[in-house]
Amino acid sequence: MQEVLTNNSPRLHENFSQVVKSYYQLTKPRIILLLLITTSAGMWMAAKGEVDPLLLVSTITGGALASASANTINCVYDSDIDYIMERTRWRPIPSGRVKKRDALIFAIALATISFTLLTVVANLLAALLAMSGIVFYVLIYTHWLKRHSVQNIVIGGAAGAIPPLVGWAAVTGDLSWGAWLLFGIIFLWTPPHFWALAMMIRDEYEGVGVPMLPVIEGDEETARQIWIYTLLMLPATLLLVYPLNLAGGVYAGTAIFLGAIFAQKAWLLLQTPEDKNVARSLFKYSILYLMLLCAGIVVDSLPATHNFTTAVVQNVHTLISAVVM
Ligand code: HEM
Ligand SMILES: CC(C)=CCC/C(C)=C/CC/C(C)=C/COP(=O)(O)OP(=O)(O)O
Repeated sequence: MQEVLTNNSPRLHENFSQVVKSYYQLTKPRIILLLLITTSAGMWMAAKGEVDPLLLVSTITGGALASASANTINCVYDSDIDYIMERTRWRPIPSGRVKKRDALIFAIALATISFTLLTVVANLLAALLAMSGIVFYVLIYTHWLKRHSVQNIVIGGAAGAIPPLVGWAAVTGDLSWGAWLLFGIIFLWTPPHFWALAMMIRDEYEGVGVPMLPVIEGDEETARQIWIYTLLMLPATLLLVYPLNLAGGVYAGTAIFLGAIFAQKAWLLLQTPEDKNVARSLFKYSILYLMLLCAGIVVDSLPATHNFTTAVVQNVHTLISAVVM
């Protein structure tokens, strides 16, 4: 008996960690990380750099649980096409590691905990926004648009732009222009982010009949539309500085520098739309871009940054006055 237990326990442990790993994979954790970074940017900007740590941790946790729920339901709904596509065949449902029914129960549990946590620690608006993110992503994008419209990710992309609204609402209890501008920036960022990837794996989408833009309109038109969205997104990032006056010089410098690289990559893709390496480079950069832009928002919003830039401006002003006198 002793021997049986000793032999079985490592396997039991191994099985348990495999199950945990499978459920973790269902939530698409790497995407959640960036969604949380945008949530945090919304919180720091709304709180002008002074966020209550308990509220920050709870909102991030609630947001992560809501996004995990949305991604899990997407995995359940799309398991038929995920089974066919090379990129997604290994996912827990198509590979037979998790049953659809169990995944759905898991998703409902995640959404329930998220709603409760956000309502109790933040407020009802933040909780309702997080739930609307799940509903929008599942019903509007996954169910309605993904397989039926070439504009699927343009309209569906609104779901991915909701997290900063959750963050903002958690801090202030309402949504002001700043919150909607962050929403707009991510809304405009999504087409270049996703279409660059879709250009790389166009054949896979074509194989499963998903009407992504490169499948329907080809690489040249996709590169043209990526360029248009890039040209709309870059000035939008600066509206936070003027006229909204919600961000200062540190953010402005970051947005201009990062935006110039974004524009350069999108321009190169416009010149060479067939080159998958250029598309890959833009896709990867789009992720780094949004991370660093959000980092710029956070750093810019800190009171220490504000004091530092004010001191620099005052010293430069004094120096110029002394030279001119
Ligand atoms: C409708 C909107 C969007 C679509 C259709 C889309 C689609 C995709 C796809 C298909 C991938 C590849 C995932 C994989 O290989 O398994 C991806 C990667 C990624 N997406 Fe998006 N995305 C969207 C919006 C967003 C948003 C709003 C964010 C975060 C703010 C985001 C963050 C990421 C990240 C971080 C990755 C890289 C994940 C990794 O390293 O594997 N995406 N996206
Ligand atoms: C506030 C809140 C909870 C918002 C939800 C935001 C959310 C989960 C956005 C996800 C965006 C995304 C990665 C779409 C890809 O879906 P896909 O089906 O095209 O990707 P796939 O082909 O990799 O499955």
